[in-house]
Amino acid sequence: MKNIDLSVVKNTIRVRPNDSYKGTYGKVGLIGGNTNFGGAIIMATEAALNSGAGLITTLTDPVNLTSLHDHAPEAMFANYNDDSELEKLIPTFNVIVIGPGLGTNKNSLKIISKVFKLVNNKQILVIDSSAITMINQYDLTLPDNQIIFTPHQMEWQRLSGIKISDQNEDNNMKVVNKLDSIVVLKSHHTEIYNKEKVFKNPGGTPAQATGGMGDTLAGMIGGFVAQFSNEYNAVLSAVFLHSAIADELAKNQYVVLPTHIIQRIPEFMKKYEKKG
Ligand SMILES: NC(=O)C1=CN([C@@H]2O[C@H](COP(=O)(O)OP(=O)(O)OC[C@H]3O[C@@H](n4cnc5c(N)ncnc54)[C@H](O)[C@@H]3O)[C@@H](O)[C@H]2O)[C@@H](O)CC1
Ligand SMILES: Nc1ncnc2c1ncn2[C@@H]1O[C@H](COP(=O)(O)OP(=O)(O)O)[C@@H](O)[C@H]1O
Ligand SMILES: [Mg+2]
Repeated sequence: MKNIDLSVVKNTIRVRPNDSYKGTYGKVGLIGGNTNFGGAIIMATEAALNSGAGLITTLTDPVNLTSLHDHAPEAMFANYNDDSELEKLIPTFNVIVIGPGLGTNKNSLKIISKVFKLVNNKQILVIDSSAITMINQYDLTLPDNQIIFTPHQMEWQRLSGIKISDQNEDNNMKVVNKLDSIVVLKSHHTEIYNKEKVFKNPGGTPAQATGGMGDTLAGMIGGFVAQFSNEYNAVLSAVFLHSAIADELAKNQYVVLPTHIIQRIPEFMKKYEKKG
């Protein structure tokens, strides 16, 4: 299995055209954050914003509104329990990130089912955390979209049926082929699959083993695929940068928090934007 190479990142992050505007950089909807896990969708939102997505709407429980706007006033808000809001907004997004902090109860199921019904097949879906767990738990039918799954090993076990101890390239690839999707299998060395290939992330540190680290990555991936045309390379670049920032910070920090990484994304993207 090949390692992700910095050249992919450098060829993916383009210099912004002078005549571009917010609409050039994609409309991202992030769905999640129940009454217990508001922080998850707020971190995903901040990560997508700092990755450069043009317009962001966070669909979450209203209890999170004040905190969301305190952290990310750039993001718009909608109540994910309001069906008419979902019906109005879901068709307007280029990319939808669903799952961070969504939970797995009956209300979470109602929301994911509604979203899966409302999406159109031009939209890219990033399916993370609770949303992955619910696919197996409630036997959900996946919509006919380009899907990027971002499971950790236990979530991959639930989605694929492959036990963590049996998760290897051959076994994983068989399921990825059936899913016909991109799968970001997160661990201390994250692997990124599509039907044709798999790359391993060479970076990452135990300093980043903190709740919210994957929620942050899901937001970054949403922001990257909203802007950069080759989806697989955009995903590779987001995964690489997420841990490259952590590795850099870990030189001087015992722990690296998701919010530390989020603050450094624009600086690292500038460092690696495509020159010439
Ligand atoms: N601040 C917040 O609001 C946070 C909310 N979170 C949300 O909490 C919900 C539950 O997600 P969790 O992932 O905590 O719970 P899960 O129950 O989905 O997964 C955790 C279980 O998986 C096992 N596991 C095995 N290999 C693992 C690996 N490589 N990485 C992680 N776990 C592994 C763990 O031992 C544990 O039993 C999600 O909606 C998530 O988005 C978490 O992300 C934590 C932070
Ligand atoms: N020891 C480690 N080395 C490298 N990366 C790690 C390590 N532990 C966790 N990570 C990274 O942190 C993230 C954890 O994702 P996840 O478990 O979904 O977090 P959460 O759901 O709490 O946001 C993944 O990107 C994973 O690669
Ligand atoms: Mg997670």
